[in-house]
Amino acid sequence: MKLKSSQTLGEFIIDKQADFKYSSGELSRLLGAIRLASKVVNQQVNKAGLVDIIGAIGNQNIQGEEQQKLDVFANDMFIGALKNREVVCGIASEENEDFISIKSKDDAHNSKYVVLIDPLDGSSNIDVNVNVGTIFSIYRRISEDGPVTLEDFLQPGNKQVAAGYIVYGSSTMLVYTTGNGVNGFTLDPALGVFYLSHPNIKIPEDGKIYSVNEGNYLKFPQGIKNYIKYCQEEKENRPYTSRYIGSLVSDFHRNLLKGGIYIYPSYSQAPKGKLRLLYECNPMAFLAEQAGGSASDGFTRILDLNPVELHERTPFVCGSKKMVEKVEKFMKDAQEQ
Ligand SMILES: O=P(O)(O)OC[C@H]1O[C@](O)(COP(=O)(O)O)[C@@H](O)[C@@H]1O
Ligand SMILES: [Mg+2]
Ligand SMILES: [Mg+2]
Repeated sequence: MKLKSSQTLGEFIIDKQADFKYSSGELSRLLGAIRLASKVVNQQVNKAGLVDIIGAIGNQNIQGEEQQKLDVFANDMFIGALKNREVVCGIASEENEDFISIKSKDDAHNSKYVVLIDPLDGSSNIDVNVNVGTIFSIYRRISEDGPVTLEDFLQPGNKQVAAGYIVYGSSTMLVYTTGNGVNGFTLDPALGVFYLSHPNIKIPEDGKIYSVNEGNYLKFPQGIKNYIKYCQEEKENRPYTSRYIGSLVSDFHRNLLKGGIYIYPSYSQAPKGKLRLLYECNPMAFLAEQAGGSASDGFTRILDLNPVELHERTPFVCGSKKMVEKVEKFMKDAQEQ
């Protein structure tokens, strides 16, 4: 069987380095560290039932969620790979309350990048063999030098240098952007090499798939309820198809390739919704926009939101441009009523 493309992720990263005039290769090495850690995590995910990596570890993370063993394993792998390669001066993770400041071997803090990461996305699906993922977001630090500060992490999403995710599914894919379009790479498990399989991904402008946890329907804002009813109407090219995997990475990935919308709204018990702005919504919003789609909190562009806390949450509406616009219209109309 002939490979679709023989360009590897490593080669692609180096080729794309030329896009950045003053590139020092640091971002390429950073992406290389993420590539390496994703392969190690992929191996554990693939044999999750065989090794002692299933189930809770017995702690709660800063979100008050039961930490899964694979959450902690993935967290250690990504932080370890980034730290050992001295390609970042700071890391913030869903699994760590505070950000980590990283010194290089000569005790300096001279790396210019900070990384925010959701090491294992879709934790509720780990034990039941459903796709899970990893999400990452990269910024250039804004403080001059010395140890990183909180402000280096609390930058609006429109300042991201790069973002991406890995989906550990029937095949394992790494999808990322550096602000010049979105490209997808599939892992050849036999060789342990990512190959370019989805060049220059464009999300369809409109779609017929909606992803939302309808179990919370009664608690949703009126605008979202009205939109869900709109999706279910027998009219024009509706009803749409409801698909909800329960792993943001997987629901987003399907919609990216086929067209569709993912919604995690606010609801009565969670006025800011569930998803975290810095390491879930900002990176997905950057990818969506780079692929021709869009993302908002129902009113404001996600990438223009100004974060004030490391683990803050936001309502999230993301996917095909026309579908996001429709939701925003329903939200606005409901607010004016
Ligand atoms: O079970 P719910 O409330 O629908 O939430 C599912 C959502 O929560 C998440 O699992 C949150 O991410 P984590 O697993 O990284 O905490 C998303 O991946 C997913 O879309
Ligand atoms: Mg997550
Ligand atoms: Mg997670």
